[in-house]
Amino acid sequence: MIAILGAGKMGEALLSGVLRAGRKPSGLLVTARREERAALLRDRYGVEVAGNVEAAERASVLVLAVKPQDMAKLLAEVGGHIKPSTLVISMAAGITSAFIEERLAADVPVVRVMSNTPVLVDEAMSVISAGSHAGEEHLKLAEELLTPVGKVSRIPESLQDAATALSGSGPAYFYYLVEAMVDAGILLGMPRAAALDMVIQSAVGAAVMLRDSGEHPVLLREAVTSPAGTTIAAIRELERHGVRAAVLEAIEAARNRGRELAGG
Ligand SMILES: NC(=O)C1=CN([C@@H]2O[C@H](COP(=O)(O)OP(=O)(O)OC[C@H]3O[C@@H](n4cnc5c(N)ncnc54)[C@H](O)[C@@H]3O)[C@@H](O)[C@H]2O)C=CC1
Ligand SMILES: O=C(O)[C@@H]1CCC=N1
Repeated sequence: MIAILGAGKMGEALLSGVLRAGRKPSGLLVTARREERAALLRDRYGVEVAGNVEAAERASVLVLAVKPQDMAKLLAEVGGHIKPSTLVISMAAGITSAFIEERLAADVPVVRVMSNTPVLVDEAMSVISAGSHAGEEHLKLAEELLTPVGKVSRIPESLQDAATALSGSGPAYFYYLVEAMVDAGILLGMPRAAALDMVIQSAVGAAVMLRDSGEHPVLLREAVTSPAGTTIAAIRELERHGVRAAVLEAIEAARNRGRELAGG
């Protein structure tokens, strides 16, 4: 039985993904803080809903999908009810495997994962690392669960906060850039719908080229940047405004915020 504790945005996205991948609803159990949320998930997906303690006791794979700030409270509730044979998978930003292990009664294997919202379209980036009682078999189990919803890679846990800043939050940076580009279209007199269409298709085209061409991003950008042309005029402004430095600092700030989260 796979149980998802705190099935909010990410928990539901994972739930829908594993169902799309062919798992039976009868093998899935979810919990939610609010009654109506639990009922909605049961009706929408045909999965069982239960309380946290019951779910923790019955699960062979237990996914913790609450916000980092809610993790200590949740572990205080379920920590004594998780069997050593259960694999615990935490999706929470900033929460270390040690934080979880300290709050469990037994030596339970814990795998920490940082995924992102493209789980919803089977294009997630999920980055996993093993806690101190987790081995190869547990990482494999986590990969089995996550591979149907996107790409999975392993990293040392010391880099998890950096991964959170890069790929966990990553989609938000691209959406932010899209918003700004659409605003630029509006500034130049473009209807909003047309601007959005152009920007989205440019983003999709660029993403597919980045993924499939095998070319370095610098070469792909150079191919767009003609001598004395339009692109270099824009790049000059991006450089003048320190956009590259802003990106470095923004992602470092996200990493630092991740480090703070376990402390509440
Ligand atoms: N939103 C994102 O893009 C990403 C979020 N994450 C991580 O995933 C986790 C979940 O984030 P979201 O899904 O965005 O948050 P969310 O707020 O949508 O979902 C969390 C859910 O947990 C429920 N909950 C809280 N305490 C509970 C308890 N004691 N028992 C049962 N349910 C409880 C809440 O009611 C809520 O529905 C977070 O730890 C976050 O750091 C990771 C990667 C990306
Ligand atoms: O902003 C956050 O804290 C979460 C973690 C990664 C993406 N969203």
